Amino acid sequence: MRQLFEPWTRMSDPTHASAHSGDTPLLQTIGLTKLYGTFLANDSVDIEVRPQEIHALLGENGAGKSTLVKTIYGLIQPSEGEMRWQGQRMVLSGPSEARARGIGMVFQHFSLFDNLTVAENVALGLDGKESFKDMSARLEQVSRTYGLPLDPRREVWQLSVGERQRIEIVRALMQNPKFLILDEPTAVLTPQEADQLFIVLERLKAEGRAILYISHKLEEVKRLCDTATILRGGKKVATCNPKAETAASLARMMVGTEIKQVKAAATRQITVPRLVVNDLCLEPDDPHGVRLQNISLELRGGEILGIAGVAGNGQDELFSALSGERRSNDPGTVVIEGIAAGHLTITQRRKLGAAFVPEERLGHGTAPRMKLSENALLTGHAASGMVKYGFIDTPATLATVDRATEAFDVRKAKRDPEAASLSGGNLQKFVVGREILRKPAVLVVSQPTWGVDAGAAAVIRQSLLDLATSGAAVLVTSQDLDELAEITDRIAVMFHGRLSEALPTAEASREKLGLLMGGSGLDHTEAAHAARA
Ligand SMILES: Nc1ncnc2c1ncn2[C@@H]1O[C@H](COP(=O)(O)OP(=O)(O)OP(=O)(O)O)[C@@H](O)[C@H]1O
Repeated sequence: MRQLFEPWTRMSDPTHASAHSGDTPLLQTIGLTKLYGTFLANDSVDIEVRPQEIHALLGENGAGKSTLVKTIYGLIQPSEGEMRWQGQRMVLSGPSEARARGIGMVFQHFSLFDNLTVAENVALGLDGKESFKDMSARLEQVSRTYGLPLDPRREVWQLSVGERQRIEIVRALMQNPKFLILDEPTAVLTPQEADQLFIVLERLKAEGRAILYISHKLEEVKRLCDTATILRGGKKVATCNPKAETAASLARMMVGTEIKQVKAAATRQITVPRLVVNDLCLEPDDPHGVRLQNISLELRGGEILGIAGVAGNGQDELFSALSGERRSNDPGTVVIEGIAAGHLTITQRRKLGAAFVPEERLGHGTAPRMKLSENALLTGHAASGMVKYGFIDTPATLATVDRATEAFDVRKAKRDPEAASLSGGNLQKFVVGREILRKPAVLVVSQPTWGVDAGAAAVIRQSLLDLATSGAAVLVTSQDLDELAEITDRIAVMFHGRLSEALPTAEASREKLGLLMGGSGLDHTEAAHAARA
């Protein structure tokens, strides 16, 4: 029988070490340059990655990190310069050639088909040389071996972001890569999920593989990575040992200046209830979804309420119920600005003064192939005067793009590009900026700084604080407990479709929140039920 999975342990086997012995990097780029039109996304970048190394690639949004790794993965062709693999010149005509050499990649934006199962998605990314049955067995085996549990039979659209990422990682591991690129893998993971991932990465390193790791979380880079290469404006500005740096010194190298501290206003006036949820119960619209059970909350003007929780505990369902993507038969379950809105559409809720920023910026937050101005129109037409007498006011849509660009420092190659051409963090700044500039009375935002660099995250967090100071009610769902601690007044935890009492943030320690995230706030019957589920 074919071996299910062959770890790349041979690296430590002296009989196989010759190709990598001495000081030859596994992968090297020399003067790698990428031009988009006249825009220099990578400017003569030299980087060396060795076996058994976790190498961080750092830089602010738009610095050129994704461009560099896409070139290494064969997705784009360099304009100049060369790549070497195990000391030999490497030219890649596409990702399949990269994979054949042992280069794997886990993308920041998932490339999964929602209506296919986990196993079907994995099968699509492999070379198809084994039967579906063998592949499914190997999938279960690899996910078990690395502690990344997956049910191969579940359809992807039912899965949380954390679970989707697990598929991408397992799919990459099933190709037994020597060199694995991870683009912001912990951006939407809980601390526990991130810890689990670090164990996996340490193990891959011990097996002799090299990892190129893009992250904006500098503390985790210090903890995990052996080397860091820092890009700024497409150029390499430094290679260093991140363990010998501080998060602040790494950030300074990335940005070139000090990062501003986020500051809450000394006094914030807490006013009327602007968003009230009354005993909201909602059956899932798929058999594996999470049932929302008796959710109640009251959020007043001037307040920021955080919702913490492990992905897949009903946060998406709650977002859908609040935004109107899922409507309730009982109008009183969601009250916006004093008006029963549970039965209203998303557009009608926007007209009441609500704004929504979903977790997935590409596809949900924006239509990838539409220009930014068209995307501004999609959410802004309800309440921002972009449509006059039935006609689109194009200058008004462009003005919205310009205002978001300026206020949120959105970096892009031209005035009104397609959403998909923006780097991840810049697109997030645009999506959040677009909604905040509408001056909503209520903002419901999911994972506001997913994939956003330290400088831009500070801008976004500050803008949420300022929005609350100006009187709005802000509901933030985030898996980043540090983020919630920094900006919220109260924090509640979602677990199995229920929402805990909100704790004042000052009293919500990581330990307390961690326990609630694991379900310990439930009564005995519920906890037993949860444990069985
Ligand atoms: N297809 C494209 N056409 C034009 N410009 C592009 C294209 N892809 C990327 N760019 C530009 O190249 C620059 C570098 O983008 P890249 O995605 O590599 O940045 P990044 O460092 O990965 O950013 P982030 O941290 O936000 O993901 C950005 O300014 C981006 O707008």
